[in-house]
Amino acid sequence: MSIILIGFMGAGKSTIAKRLGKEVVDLDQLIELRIGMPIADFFAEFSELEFRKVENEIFQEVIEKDWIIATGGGIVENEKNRTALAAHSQVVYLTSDFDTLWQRIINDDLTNRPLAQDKTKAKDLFEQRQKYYEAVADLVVEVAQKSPEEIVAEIQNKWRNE
Ligand SMILES: Nc1ncnc2c1ncn2[C@@H]1O[C@H](COP(=O)(O)OP(=O)(O)OP(=O)(O)O)[C@@H](O)[C@H]1O
Ligand SMILES: O=C(O)C1=C[C@@H](O)[C@@H](O)[C@H](O)C1
Ligand SMILES: [Mg+2]
Repeated sequence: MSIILIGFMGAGKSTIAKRLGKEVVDLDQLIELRIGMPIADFFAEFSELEFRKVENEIFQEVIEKDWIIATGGGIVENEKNRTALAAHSQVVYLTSDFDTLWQRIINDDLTNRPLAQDKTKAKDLFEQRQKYYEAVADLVVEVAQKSPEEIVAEIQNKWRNE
């Protein structure tokens, strides 16, 4: 069964997924391939609502496969995605305090994350989403102050012992 990584922007979903296994899909990358443009451009041209529809379609496709899935930070915005995540039994929530995530986000290329253009708005989103991430998670991993190797080991340890 696939392992699905969820969590806010900057939590390390893409980074950790790549280290967890060979068959990895990064939902944001797959979406960009399908829409033929950067996600930020799609937001500007078509709206967030249209993005959420595409994200849901592609997520439903990949959840059927036995892959490691790095989701986008907003996967829990869509109720259908929340239902699918709740029904799945290997969902890992990478969690952290907001300031650590914000520091990582601003160290990256800011133009890649349309919903991280303003710190106050991003913090509001972060707070609104906590309950959704927590509700669907089978494993919660605190990621601040940990190396990717430590996080990967924690996840592998959990599924190995079951
Ligand atoms: N454990 C970690 N310690 C330090 N830096 C990290 C760690 N994990 C990821 N990073 C760095 O934080 C940044 C964000 O990581 P990443 O892109 O993997 O996050 P994400 O959860 O996939 O974000 P998004 O939801 O926007 O796709 C990257 O620059 C990455 O190198
Ligand atoms: O947190 C979000 O809503 C998003 C996070 C990114 O991974 C992308 O999926 C997109 O920029 C939206
Ligand atoms: Mg990512």
